[in-house]
Amino acid sequence: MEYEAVIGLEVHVQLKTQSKMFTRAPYAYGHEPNTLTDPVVLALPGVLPVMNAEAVRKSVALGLLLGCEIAPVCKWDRKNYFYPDSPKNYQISQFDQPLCLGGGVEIEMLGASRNVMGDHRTVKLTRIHLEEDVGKLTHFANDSLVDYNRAGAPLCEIVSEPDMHSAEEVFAFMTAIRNAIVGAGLSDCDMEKGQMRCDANISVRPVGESKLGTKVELKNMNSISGVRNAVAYEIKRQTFAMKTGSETIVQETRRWDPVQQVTQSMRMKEESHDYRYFPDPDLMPVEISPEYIEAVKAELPEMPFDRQRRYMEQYDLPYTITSVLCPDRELAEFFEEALASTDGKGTAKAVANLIVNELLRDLSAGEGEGRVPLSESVISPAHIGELVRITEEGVITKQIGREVWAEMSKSGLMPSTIVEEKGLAQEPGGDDGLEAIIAEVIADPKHAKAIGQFREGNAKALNSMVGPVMKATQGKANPAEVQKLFRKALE
Ligand SMILES: Nc1ncnc2c1ncn2[C@@H]1O[C@H](COP(=O)(O)OP(=O)(O)OP(=O)(O)O)[C@@H](O)[C@H]1O
Ligand SMILES: [Mg+2]
Ligand SMILES: [Mg+2]
Repeated sequence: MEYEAVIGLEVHVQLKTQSKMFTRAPYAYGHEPNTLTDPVVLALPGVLPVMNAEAVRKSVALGLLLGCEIAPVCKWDRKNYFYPDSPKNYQISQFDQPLCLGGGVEIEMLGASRNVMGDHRTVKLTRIHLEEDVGKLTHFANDSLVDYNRAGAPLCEIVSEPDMHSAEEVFAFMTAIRNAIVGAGLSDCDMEKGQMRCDANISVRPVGESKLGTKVELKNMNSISGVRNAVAYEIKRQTFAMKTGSETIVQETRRWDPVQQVTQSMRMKEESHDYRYFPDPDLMPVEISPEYIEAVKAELPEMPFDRQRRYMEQYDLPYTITSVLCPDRELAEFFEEALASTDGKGTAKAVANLIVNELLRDLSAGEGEGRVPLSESVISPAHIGELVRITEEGVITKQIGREVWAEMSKSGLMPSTIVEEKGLAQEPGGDDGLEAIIAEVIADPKHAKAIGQFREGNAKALNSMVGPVMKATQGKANPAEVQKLFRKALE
């Protein structure tokens, strides 16, 4: 019998706000443990929560980005449980009236090769609700440490329908929402910092069966590829168990062990009624007006795949280049700024090529810690725009362009300044000096064979003679001009 996997994800995303969800305590990463707390976070007696309006606005933005319906009224519920990560023994969340309903995430699967766009489809969402994050526990052999710095941080939970069927789809889904959320400035989605976390629910069933199988929930993946690997492993484990009857799949929570690359049982899954949800009596329901929704909508950025389709159409850029530029809004805007600064004299292709091939290579030259973020790049959009402009205007050749690039990455000087200071501007065509150099190259017996071939009608034979001219002029000659002068001299 053939089996298929069914996967639904719960993705938690911390929203980038100044303060926490229900109090003024700051929300930030990387501080001394337990320094970002206050009586509300610590649930001291007598405190009351006050809702963070910016967190609601960012959640509405997230819902609109992902095509959700925004509920006109949503409310806050207490999710009760006893665990040291929450000092008040409940988490404020949303149970039966979440902020956002439905929606979907456009994903792209791998194409047949690197330069071919893959298939696109939309993965359905169930809901997005807003809640508060809990503290972080670090376990040791005999004891555990607790840090409440992230407790109370605004946290969106994006719940998908059981609408994915492979580890690759899960990878594409995570990538797509991260790109959209980072691009909209709603979160930095750094999984290593816990800003984006994912629980993957997986079941397997015979192909053709419409009823869902018993689901296993996976936790503890701290990168998008970690999620993909964990899901791939779990699909294999469950499929093998179903096919061979080696074990019975039970509803449970399993932990991904990134070192051994296996999932391990953590605990049996509690049913939702164990949480004894009830409306939080300290918080009012939230009403969201159509005007508010329109105002948030007006500020939404273009979605990455929409931008990519536009770049391919408007700028005629190849898929490979757009698939580097478009997922990263900062990079895409860098490109648009550079293109604008060519004053209409540069092509999008030339600008995009410099960014994708030269700039990104330079920035990532120092692996890991040595990587330079785009925001700290010495080379600005204006540098690239000007370099493209003076190259296309014929002030310098492409070869000199490379020299200018190396120089401006070091000094940060503008290309035209470098060209002027170093006297790199191209010799005007038909220059006597150039003709003399060409005559010399022709006279060199080394080139007798190439000249013979050229005279027999092989135009390409000239190519081997262009190099020495470029060398003699230190790259300042225009190769097309050199070819022309050779032809004139030989014909
Ligand atoms: N049989 C199944 N196989 C695969 N995925 C499933 C199955 N049943 C439900 N899911 C998925 O599991 C997820 C359930 O998430 P939800 O937040 O609704 O409940 P929960 O996991 O019980 O709650 P909690 O937030 O406490 O973890 C959804 O993404 C849903 O699509
Ligand atoms: Mg959930
Ligand atoms: Mg869950």
